[in-house]
Amino acid sequence: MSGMLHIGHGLSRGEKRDVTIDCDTVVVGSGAGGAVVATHLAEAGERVVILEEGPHLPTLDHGALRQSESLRHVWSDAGMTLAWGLGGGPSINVTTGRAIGGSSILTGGVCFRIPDHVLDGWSNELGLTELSPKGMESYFDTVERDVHVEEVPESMRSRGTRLFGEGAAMHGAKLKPMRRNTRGCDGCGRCNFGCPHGAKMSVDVSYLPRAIAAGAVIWSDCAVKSVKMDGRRAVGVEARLLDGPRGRARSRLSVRSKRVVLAAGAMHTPRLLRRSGIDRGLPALGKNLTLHPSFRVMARFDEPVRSWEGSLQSAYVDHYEKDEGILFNSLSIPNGVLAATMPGFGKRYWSRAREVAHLAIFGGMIHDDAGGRVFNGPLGHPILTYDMSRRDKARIPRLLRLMGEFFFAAGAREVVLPVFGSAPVDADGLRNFPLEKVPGSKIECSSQHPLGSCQMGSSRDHSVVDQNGKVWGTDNLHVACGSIMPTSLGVNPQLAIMSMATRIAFKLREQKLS
Ligand SMILES: Cc1cc2nc3c(=O)[nH]c(=O)nc-3n(C[C@H](O)[C@H](O)[C@H](O)COP(=O)(O)OP(=O)(O)OC[C@H]3O[C@@H](n4cnc5c(N)ncnc54)[C@H](O)[C@@H]3O)c2cc1C
Repeated sequence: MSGMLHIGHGLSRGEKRDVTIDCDTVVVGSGAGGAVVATHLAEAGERVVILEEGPHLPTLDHGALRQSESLRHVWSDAGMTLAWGLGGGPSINVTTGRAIGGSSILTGGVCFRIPDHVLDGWSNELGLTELSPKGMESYFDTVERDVHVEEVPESMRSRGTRLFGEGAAMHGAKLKPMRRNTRGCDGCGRCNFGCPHGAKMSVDVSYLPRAIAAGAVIWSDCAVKSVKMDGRRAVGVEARLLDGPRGRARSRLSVRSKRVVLAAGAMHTPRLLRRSGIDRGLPALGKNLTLHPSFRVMARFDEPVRSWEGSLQSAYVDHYEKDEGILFNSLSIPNGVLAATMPGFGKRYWSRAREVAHLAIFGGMIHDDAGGRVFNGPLGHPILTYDMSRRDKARIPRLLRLMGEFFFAAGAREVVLPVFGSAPVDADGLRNFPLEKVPGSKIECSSQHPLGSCQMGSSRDHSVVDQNGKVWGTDNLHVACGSIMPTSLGVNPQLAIMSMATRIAFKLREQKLS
């Protein structure tokens, strides 16, 4: 379906010409948040322009790339962005997408509603009265319908996932079926590098064709530099078309609009606001970044467990989420990538890499406090720092021990912990491993979920946007991406972002444009 997208701009190859266009709403970023807002506004009859810094890679073309090519073409910084660990916490590898469809084209398809206890906190304690479980229900329903959320059948669980579930059950924790935005998934397990069957309903497949059918125009390879303001009013944006050699900026694009919606993701939206001089009087801008710090644990079984079989993410354990802020998600990693991450070198490395079929793998994620900040780096790149709270640091050994114990309960021989330089451990080795004393700098940690750097709240003293996504102190400048999350969620965020964006779009549809 994404082959139907007409994306690009009116300039012929190599042509250099500055362009000015007019529209009702310009949306910056075509990911989970931007695509949703743009679609609903276009379907309401507005003239919508979507500007996206990354390229357009139709889903089937993406799915045909080698994984290393996918990393180079559509992962921001080829997947190498780092949030620098402060205060003894781990540094965290943060990955996002940079393409038409944003990070949504890289997801494992996992869809969670925002848990009720999180929404209760927002509506009762943060003054976001409309964001109660009841208030959000219809938006979840709308998005789940739009992106075809379905339950992953048990038959699509890998043997490794089942074993983790058996071990969890022995600890009284239940493995539950994941819900994902797929249609016709055959469980080939390479979702993160593009779906080769067009079965993942990422926003380039589910929403953007609708936006285009309703008249929206999408410009790919178009980096927005700033929002133009006239007092409190946003009157458009200034962008550069990246159509020069090796994607360098060649021509300028000026958009004059009646409204601006920023949806550039949590790493970029705060920087865009700062570059536009909209940071004065917004002390929370770029702060409160949450990451859902994530860890993976591998386990070797005597029998082959062939973790690559079945859906990439088929099941989860949320038994510890509400009280301890720990969620376990199944995952699968392509064999080549998995083999490359085995510890050791020489003969010892080879003997482990040869046993990839015997390796089960599972992920654990922390429902974190807001320890991160986004700064504007010198070369147009974000600089991220992350000062993990004491509470979250204490959760790391707990999370890793639980995962190891589940695997050993299911019969694993040894477990590979995400501790740099550590050898695999058996059950006794895990018990004696001084995990509580391992310095943060030695722990391998990643994040696919940067959120909250333009937090939604009830006052400009501690937030950046109001309950409707409008930037405090402006009349018509809105934010509708993961950056507006008031707190971290404890679950994968794409459905939450799309639902919040739907809510913002429905509110905007009711406003008269002038
Ligand atoms: C590998 C991976 C796997 C994931 N798996 C899951 C999952 O299974 N389930 C889940 O719920 N979540 C998952 N996520 C997270 C989810 O994809 C993101 O949380 C979500 O897409 C974020 O939406 P967003 O709108 O905030 O930003 P994005 O979707 O990242 O979109 C932002 C877009 O803005 C563009 N942009 C940035 N700056 C500019 C600029 N100056 N001008 C123009 N365009 C700009 C970017 O290029 C990008 O395309 C995953 C993420 C990754 C990276």
